[in-house]
Amino acid sequence: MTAVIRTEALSKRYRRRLALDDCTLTVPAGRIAGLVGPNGAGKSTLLGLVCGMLTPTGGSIEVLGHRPADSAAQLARVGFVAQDAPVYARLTVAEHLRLGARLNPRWDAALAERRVRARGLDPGQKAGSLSGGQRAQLALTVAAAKRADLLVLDEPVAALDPLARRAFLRDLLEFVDELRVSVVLSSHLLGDLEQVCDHLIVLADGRVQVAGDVADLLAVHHRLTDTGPDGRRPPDGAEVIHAEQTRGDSSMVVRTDRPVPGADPVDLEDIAMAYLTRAAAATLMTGAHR
Ligand SMILES: Nc1ncnc2c1ncn2[C@@H]1O[C@H](COP(=O)(O)OP(=O)(O)OP(=O)(O)O)[C@@H](O)[C@H]1O
Repeated sequence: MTAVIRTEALSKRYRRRLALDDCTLTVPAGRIAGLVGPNGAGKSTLLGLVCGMLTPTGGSIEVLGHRPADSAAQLARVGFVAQDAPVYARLTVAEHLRLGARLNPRWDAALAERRVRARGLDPGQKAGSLSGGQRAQLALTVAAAKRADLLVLDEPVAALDPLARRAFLRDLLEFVDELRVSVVLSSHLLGDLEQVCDHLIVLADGRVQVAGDVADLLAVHHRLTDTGPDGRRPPDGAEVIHAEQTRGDSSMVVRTDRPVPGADPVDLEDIAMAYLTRAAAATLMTGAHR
């Protein structure tokens, strides 16, 4: 399997704070990978390590088969859109494209101009006066026109309203298909990720809670209902990820490779929430501080 990202026991410490801890991951090529986790989980830190803007304090990381930011060629293969889609406020849309062309050896001018037209961006408008959605579109256009092999997007839709978010994600799907680029995308919005991702990484407290292709994760997670004191028990060998009781109803999300007759299917949001809740409970119990 070709991997775009491979980490082994990766960790990152900022002085006394361990932001990423013993993180082992493989993201296969050709995926749109969703990275989810609560505030402070280590998402931006992981993405910073992928782009080579940060260096690990332990373990190893390979991106597209090389150390991140190892060479100019390696830098050209990774496109990054940081949180809040930063742009140069005083430069116009057209000037962003000219700058992109100067800085990127694989710049695709035709693609950039086509996207600007299709998204209704005015080439003469200063980026500082664009709306949040237009800024996100401009940042994505610059990243796409780099013709990178891997796009790293750190919460690209956080500032957008629901309509703009939907348009942005649809657009992302379209051009990922056209350019055959791999994507890692962080977000707090699980419903949004569900629409576009075919790979999921759940991070909490600096640790990977679960990761894998969405189809594989959906196949091995199940919801059992009526699991109260006299109700159903989890099948032998199944791992209980999270159990809950609401107004007399009880249910649990379990993980097992075996079929579970009578279980309800789960969606991506159920899986992510089950692992995030379990991680939050474990932190509360141990009072863990990194
Ligand atoms: N430059 C830094 N110096 C010290 N600590 C840092 C630094 N950057 C991040 N941290 C800490 O590392 C941890 C992980 O931060 P990170 O920004 O990676 O999380 P995140 O999952 O991206 O959070 P959010 O969803 O809030 O953006 C946090 O506890 C944060 O306070």
